[in-house]
Amino acid sequence: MAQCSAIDCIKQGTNHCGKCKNRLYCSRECQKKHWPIHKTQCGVKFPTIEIVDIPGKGKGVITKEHIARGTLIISEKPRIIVPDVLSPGGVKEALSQFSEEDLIFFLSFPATESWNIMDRFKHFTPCVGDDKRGLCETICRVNHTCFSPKGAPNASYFWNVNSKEEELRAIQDIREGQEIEVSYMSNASDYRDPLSHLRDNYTFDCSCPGCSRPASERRASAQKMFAYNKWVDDLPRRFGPDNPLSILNDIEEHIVSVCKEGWFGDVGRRAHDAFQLCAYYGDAESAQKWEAICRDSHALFHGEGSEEYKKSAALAADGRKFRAWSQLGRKKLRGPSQQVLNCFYPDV
Ligand SMILES: C[S@@+](CC[C@H](N)C(=O)[O-])C[C@H]1O[C@@H](n2cnc3c(N)ncnc32)[C@H](O)[C@@H]1O
Repeated sequence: MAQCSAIDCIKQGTNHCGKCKNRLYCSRECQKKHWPIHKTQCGVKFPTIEIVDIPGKGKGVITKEHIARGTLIISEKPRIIVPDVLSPGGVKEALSQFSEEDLIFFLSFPATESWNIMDRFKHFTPCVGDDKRGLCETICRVNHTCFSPKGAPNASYFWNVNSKEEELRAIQDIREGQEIEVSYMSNASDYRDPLSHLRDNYTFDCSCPGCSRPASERRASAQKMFAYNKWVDDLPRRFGPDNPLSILNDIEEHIVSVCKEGWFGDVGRRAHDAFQLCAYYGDAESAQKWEAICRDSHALFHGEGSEEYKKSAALAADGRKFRAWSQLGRKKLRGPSQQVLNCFYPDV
């Protein structure tokens, strides 16, 4: 998490959770200077959200109050859990264990006539841990919007292996009354043409701002994303043979361009690549600056209780813990430019 260096600001302006004493948010200076992370833990109540009818989408979820980026919106135990892979016999068995209310709940999700029960399981029950799928009362009512140059989802979900709950986190500020939306295609590395992917797998025609662009613009975005993913795949092979400073320039350029395409969730991953490069060359200062972005990205998408966050926080605190520290020698590289920081930390 970005820390405010103004001690007074931290002391006076920080709200703490009464139980765990964790920083909730700084309401003063550093809110302007740094990205504040809002936590909703230890009995602090979740923001008020509501399931409502959304024209053209069936049900959806809106917020009744402003939600700040980084807030844990809700953490939910799935109401129904089924095995990930179901044989026809397995489906019958799973269904036989549903109460009547659960069955009505399960059937209340929109499906086309051609879908059988197995299709319904596959579409509406996200993976919840090893070999299982779960259907949550509220989180599974959240609709989709695409990452695109015209906008991005304002929330993201994550399975918390410790609490065994699905979490919904605000990855952007969400205005009172606004719909909460996630992307059903959450990884830039799994990029596929959104319109046909959503039509084939979820049977709806996405009309988000990105999909409403002219076909030529959507094609251009797709080409950029395919080229980006190819570049990501090739990146590790360049560590060692190529000039590290030119690789860093390249990483920065790609961070900026993937953000222009709306995929700011990838900034943390690329920052971790840059961290590794700096760590291979034993540049502790630069490594730390890069990994701080990765750590903050995990805080945003997965929360500070997650293993992902903890591993990254440990590396950000001491890059020498990297398995191949200084393996390529010693070289002073550099930390992220302001342009890269602007991609991840809004209003800084
Ligand atoms: C996980 S459910 C979301 C909740 C659902 N809207 C409901 O009524 O229960 C996924 C389904 O919601 C609908 N949906 C989600 N996002 C949509 C969007 N952007 N436009 C239209 N329909 C959408 C599609 O029917 C999709 O298969």
